[in-house]
Amino acid sequence: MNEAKAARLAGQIRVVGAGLLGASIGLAARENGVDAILADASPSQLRLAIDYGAGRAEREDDDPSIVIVCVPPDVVADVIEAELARFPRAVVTDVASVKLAPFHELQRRGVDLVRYIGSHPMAGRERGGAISARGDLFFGRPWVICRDHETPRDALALVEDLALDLGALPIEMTPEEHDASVGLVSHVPQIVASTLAKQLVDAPDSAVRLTGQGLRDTVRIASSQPELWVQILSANGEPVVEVLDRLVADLSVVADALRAPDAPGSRREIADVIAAGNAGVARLPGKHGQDRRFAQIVVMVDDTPGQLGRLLTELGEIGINMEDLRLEHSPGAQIGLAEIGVLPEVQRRAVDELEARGWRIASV
Ligand SMILES: NC(=O)c1ccc[n+]([C@@H]2O[C@H](COP(=O)([O-])OP(=O)(O)OC[C@H]3O[C@@H](n4cnc5c(N)ncnc54)[C@H](O)[C@@H]3O)[C@@H](O)[C@H]2O)c1
Ligand SMILES: O=C(O)C(=O)C[C@]1(C(=O)O)C=C[C@@H](O)C=C1
Repeated sequence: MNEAKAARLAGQIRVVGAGLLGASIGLAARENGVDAILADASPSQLRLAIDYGAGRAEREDDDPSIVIVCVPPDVVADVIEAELARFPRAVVTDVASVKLAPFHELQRRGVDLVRYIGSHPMAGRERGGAISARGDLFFGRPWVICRDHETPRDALALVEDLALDLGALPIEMTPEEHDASVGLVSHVPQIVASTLAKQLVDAPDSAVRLTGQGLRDTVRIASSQPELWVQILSANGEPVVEVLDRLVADLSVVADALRAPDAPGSRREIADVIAAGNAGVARLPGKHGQDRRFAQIVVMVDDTPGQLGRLLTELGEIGINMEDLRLEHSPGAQIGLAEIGVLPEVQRRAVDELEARGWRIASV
């Protein structure tokens, strides 16, 4: 284990569901010196997560201050109910991607929910299981916390401390606000990526071979697990359908315009959609969006060992701080493109100095 950092949470935390989310929480908590207890319905998943260093198996005398339920949405209400009963002094939270359906189910069962606070870290990966877990998964990501007026202050503080200890940014929302928001920013993107990637299934090899970075950027999450997503989407149908209806209308506008591109107004309809997309993407926060604070330099990098390392070293030598880095490389290609984000005021000097050292600049 790494040397413990100063953490807000201390003592024991219990994580139920030791897959991607659960094992990632366990890894991050252990790096902070916290005693992470893992449980899973699958003994081999549990063993795997323990082998990866995400925590230890439960013991009779466990007394966690917080239980984090990281199981699939279909069973999240069952597990929350069981954990509230088993650990009467613990605060119970969950990380399910939908918040309203489990909450309503627990209310319907008459479960006392004073010690339950739903939450959802906006971080994940397209692959599940402890094998894909990472301790830095939550770093810099929003972590939604859904409390209500009955939530005790100290219970809320525990969930906030969990998010902060894992490097995330706690954001309070109602379950309704949460589900509507993630319908737009997470659930519809999954459907769009999957349906677009589906078009590739029967495409000729000659077309697929031409794939550049545009398609890859758009379809990464199409590799997500169908079993998980069918649960997420069917638990958030209404907000998702609202966005899908608007999307279908926009797609129809473009398709109609393209059927008659020379008709009056067609080109404008197409341009308006692309321009509205520019405005939408400009609203994305932080480095994960398109950050307009940085200027781009695209450097051509030979596909030979050590080239990228040399580029990064030389940037350091000429005193350029790299703010962002993206690599574009097609299998079999002799050359890759390193897209580097730098502060605009150093862009010109960086280009000149890199060219002087023999680097080929593809674009600025
Ligand atoms: N995958 C993501 O990107 C992501 C991101 C944020 C939140 N979430 C949410 O996190 C939760 C877990 O997703 P994941 O990606 O970690 O899935 P996962 O499949 O990697 O892990 C889920 C684990 O839960 C275990 N499990 C299933 N039923 C159980 C039960 N009744 N009791 C105990 N353990 C049980 C499984 O054996 C598995 O190990 C889901 O509710 C999901 O909506 C996922
Ligand atoms: O980045 C990914 O791979 C994700 O799947 C992350 C993502 C998202 O849409 O942002 C997916 C579902 C979760 O509920 C939360 C996060």
